[in-house]
Amino acid sequence: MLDVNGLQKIYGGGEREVEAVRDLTFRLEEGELSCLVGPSGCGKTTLLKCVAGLLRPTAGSVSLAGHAISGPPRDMAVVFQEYGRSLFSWLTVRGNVELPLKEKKLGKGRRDSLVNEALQAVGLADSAESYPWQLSGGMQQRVAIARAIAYEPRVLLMDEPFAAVDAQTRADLEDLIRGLWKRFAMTVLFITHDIDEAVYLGQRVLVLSSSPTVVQDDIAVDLPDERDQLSTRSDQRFTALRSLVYTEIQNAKNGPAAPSPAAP
Ligand SMILES: Nc1ncnc2c1ncn2[C@@H]1O[C@H](COP(=O)(O)OP(=O)(O)OP(=O)(O)O)[C@@H](O)[C@H]1O
Repeated sequence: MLDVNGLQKIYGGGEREVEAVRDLTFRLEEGELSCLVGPSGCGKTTLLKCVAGLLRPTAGSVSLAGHAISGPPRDMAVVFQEYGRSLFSWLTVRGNVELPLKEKKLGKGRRDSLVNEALQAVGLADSAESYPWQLSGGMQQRVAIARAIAYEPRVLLMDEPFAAVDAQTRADLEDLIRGLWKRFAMTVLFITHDIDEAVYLGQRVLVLSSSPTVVQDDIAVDLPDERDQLSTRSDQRFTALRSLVYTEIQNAKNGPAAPSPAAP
């Protein structure tokens, strides 16, 4: 579904050149939920912007279902960390979720049913007529998630979406994402700096090296598909996977960038 091949991104030019991403190669199969972790500043957001068609790579390519991405693709939605800045304060919750569907030129009936289904799915059906500033941080992020899923994307990109909410809300939102992923059969690429979150959510964890970035490791999360905040996180296998990801990130920080492994 998503094919990232030899991706390189260099910002600026001359003496101010920054090579944020050196050589990234990985592939996401249709319907997969993969998490991406790496040291701070390693280029996670740069990668996401290249995948979302918001930044042009210096070299390499990104393709979605076999088509090269050269601008924001129609089949993709993105949820950013800063929900406060991604929602329009002068539009109601319903208005925010509906806006991209108007851009998509969907008729009123279809828009209403998608908005209602998405708000129901994130537990905000009763807040449709509220404004974002009348909601808690966790509720605002659920509006951003509802807006993304109402768009019916084949691929959902999430860039540290729960970094700004409290721990309890974060756990609820993690479970919400796994539920929505199963229900709407999307391919999800979830960027996080939280190792536990990556292991809890993903079927796979891609570990990035320090900048200039390559894929340091690609770890299959062989935990049962049914996950639960208490039992999954106390599972011995969860602890072992978490240690493995942690060790890889330490290696990524301390050691030289490893060559990019072949895509699975
Ligand atoms: N517009 C830009 N111009 C120049 N350099 C940039 C720009 N955006 C990012 N960089 C640099 O590219 C590198 C990667 O930044 P990026 O934000 O992609 O990392 P990140 O892994 O998402 O960081 P964090 O984990 O701290 O959110 C950093 O060295 C950063 O300073």
